[in-house]
Amino acid sequence: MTVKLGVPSKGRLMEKTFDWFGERGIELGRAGSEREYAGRVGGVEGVELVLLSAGEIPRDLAEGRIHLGVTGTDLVQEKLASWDLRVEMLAELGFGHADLVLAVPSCWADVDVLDDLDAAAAAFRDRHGFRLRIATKYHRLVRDFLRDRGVADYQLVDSQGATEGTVKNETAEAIADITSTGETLRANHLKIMADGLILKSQATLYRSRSAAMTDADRAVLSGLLERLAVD
Ligand SMILES: Nc1ncnc2c1ncn2[C@@H]1O[C@H](COP(=O)(O)OP(=O)(O)OP(=O)(O)O)[C@@H](O)[C@H]1O
Ligand SMILES: O=P(O)(O)OC[C@H]1O[C@H](OP(=O)(O)OP(=O)(O)O)[C@H](O)[C@@H]1O
Repeated sequence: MTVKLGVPSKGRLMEKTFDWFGERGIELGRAGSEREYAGRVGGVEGVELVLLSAGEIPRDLAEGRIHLGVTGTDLVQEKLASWDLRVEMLAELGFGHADLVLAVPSCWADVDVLDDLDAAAAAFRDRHGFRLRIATKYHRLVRDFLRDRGVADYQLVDSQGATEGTVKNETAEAIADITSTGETLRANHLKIMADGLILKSQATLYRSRSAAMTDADRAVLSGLLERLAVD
């Protein structure tokens, strides 16, 4: 067998993950063309690189299909219930920083904190006959966050992309999404609630708690983690 390492298959996360491993003497790269999802590994024996969707890496780790995986903290905590029982966080990699935030229209002058949102949500329901809609793809994280803060009078609507546009399109009144520069929120006339930071995320290296390993794999893994200076 081999030790399987799952890495995002495209974009900034892939490039920066390759750089992070490269700085530690492990050369990762694509095996073929831009569109081929096979990887190659140099500088260490017995490790296989698997290029995967960032959003699928949490489940692949939890189900033991890969031994190690790099993806955002947000995706692991959203996709896996009791994530820390299923994967082990080995190292934060220092890139891919993004905040998951709750945002409302900038023109809602009286709604700045969650208590205001709670009141606005009750008024909204009285006026419109349905609950205030929050668009997001982070259902678990948003529900847990609002439950812990006593906000209940809302409904989630699923949005898998271009989430900030849902308010203008009148399919939601508020959104919860990832932001880094804040430009997308500003361009869509949305403001972050003062106490609306749900999670700070960054690219992180995780280990599966369930992937099967031979003794040889165990030796490869511990050698690799030593090279990466994580344990
Ligand atoms: N604007 C951003 N700045 C920094 N990090 C971001 C930004 N947008 C998303 N991310 C992070 O990148 C990671 C991957 O995001 P996302 O789920 O959007 O992947 P994707 O590019 O759509 O990939 P895939 O569809 O293959 O899963 C997430 O952990 C997310 O936090
Ligand atoms: O704060 P900013 O720097 O403006 O970045 C935020 C945007 O980046 C991400 O979208 P992405 O480009 O990954 O596309 P998506 O909306 O389809 O997920 C995220 O969903 C926001 O829309």
